[in-house]
Amino acid sequence: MRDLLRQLDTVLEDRKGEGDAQQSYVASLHEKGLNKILEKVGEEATEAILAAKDAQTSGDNRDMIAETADLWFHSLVMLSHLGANSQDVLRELGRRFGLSGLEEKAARSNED
Ligand SMILES: N=c1c2ncn([C@@H]3O[C@H](COP(=O)(O)OP(=O)(O)OP(=O)(O)O)[C@@H](O)[C@H]3O)c2ncn1[C@@H]1O[C@H](COP(=O)(O)O)[C@@H](O)[C@H]1O
Repeated sequence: MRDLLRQLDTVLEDRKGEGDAQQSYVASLHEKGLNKILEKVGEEATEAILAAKDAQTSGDNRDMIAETADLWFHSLVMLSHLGANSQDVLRELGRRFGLSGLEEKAARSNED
C-alpha cells in the first residue's frame, strides 16, 4: 500500500507539471489553485464526517470508506500543490509511532 501512495505521488506530480486540465481532474485542480483545492479538502472532510455518523447508525461502513478515500486523495493533491507528498506525512507518522499522544501533549505543554 505504501507503493500505491508512492505511485499516486508520482501521478499527482506529473499532473502538476504538464497535465491537461481538459483531460485530467488533478490538473484542473492545480490550475484552479490552492483555494479550490482547500475547498475540496473541507468538503470531503464534511462528507466523511456525515458518512461516519450514518455508518454508526446503519452498521454499513462502505460510504465512510469511500468518503475517506476522497478526503485522503484531495489531501494528497493539497500536499503536492505545495511541494510535499505522502512520504513526508508517513515519515511524520513514523516519527510519532509508539509515542503516546498524551505524553506528546504533556511534553508540548511543558515547553510553553
Ligand atoms: N484517486 C483519485 C480520485 N478520487 C476521487 N477523485 C475525483 O474527485 C472528484 C471529486 O468528487 P466530487 O463528487 O466532489 O466531484 P465534483 O462534484 O465533480 O467536483 P467539483 O465540481 O466540486 O470540483 C471526482 O471527480 C472524482 O472522480 C479522483 N480523481 C483522481 N484520482 C487519482 O488520480 C489519478 C489522476 O487523475 P486525473 O488527473 O483525473 O487523470 C487517477 O488515476 C486516480 O489514481
